[in-house]
Amino acid sequence: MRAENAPDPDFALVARALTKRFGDRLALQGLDLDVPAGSFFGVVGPNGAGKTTALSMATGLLRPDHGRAWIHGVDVWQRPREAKSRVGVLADGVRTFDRLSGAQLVTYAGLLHGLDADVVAARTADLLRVMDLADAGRKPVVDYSAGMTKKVLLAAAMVHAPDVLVLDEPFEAVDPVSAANIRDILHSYVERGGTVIVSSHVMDLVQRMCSHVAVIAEGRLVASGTVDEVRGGQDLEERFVELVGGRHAGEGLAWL
Ligand SMILES: Nc1ncnc2c1ncn2[C@@H]1O[C@H](COP(=O)(O)OP(=O)(O)OP(=O)(O)O)[C@@H](O)[C@H]1O
Repeated sequence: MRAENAPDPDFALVARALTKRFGDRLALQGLDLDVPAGSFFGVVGPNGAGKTTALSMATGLLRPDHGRAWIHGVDVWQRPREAKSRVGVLADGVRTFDRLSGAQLVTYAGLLHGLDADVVAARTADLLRVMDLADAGRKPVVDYSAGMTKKVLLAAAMVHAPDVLVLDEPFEAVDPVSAANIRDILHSYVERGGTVIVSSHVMDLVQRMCSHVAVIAEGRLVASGTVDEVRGGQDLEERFVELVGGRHAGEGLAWL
């Protein structure tokens, strides 16, 4: 199905021909992506493959050189306010307002989305509680650990109850108990009809957690489908190495 003109709103995210160049480096080359609504969708690829670039362009954070993206049929670059009201984004490595406390940061995100102050207050308390940040919520985010920062940014991404969550490396630096709690939150969000798109390097996690997966290598989509379709009876990790190559068997560090 091509969706240049009329993307199916039943797809949580549709991207067509997304392309981005940084100087002489082509970071993304004509990426097409179809994320079904209600899926738990993993995006995987080697370092520098273009995952962050793709997700940033698909969510309105980075302007593509070429190509388009739609969130539930809403064009991200032509109707950005509407598209952004339907998506919550946890970006990788962007600066945040870290002089605010955790509670202030989540509150600020909610108010920016135009929610009533009492709704924001109730949701902020709920989110900080489920993220195990109820006490830390009073501290400035600059004093948080990397994992606590991830969790508070995830809370900020969820406060407006979006239809789609796009999370770049949400489990990086997060302790195993918090990661399990976050997975539970995301699974129940999907069960209630939400869509989660998550980039990760941990194949085992993607295989267990996701219903669908896309593999990106060198700025191109090399496989996409249900996890079972993509792994084709192998471990996702084995299949991933087969798809993207790059193993250096036999080229050891002889001097070591
Ligand atoms: N702002 C930028 N300026 C210049 N080059 C960039 C910029 N952002 C990304 N790149 C380059 O684009 C390519 C894709 O980067 P991107 O961050 O999208 O990869 P990634 O798949 O998310 O990688 P990782 O798994 O390491 O996070 C890389 O070669 C990177 O060096």
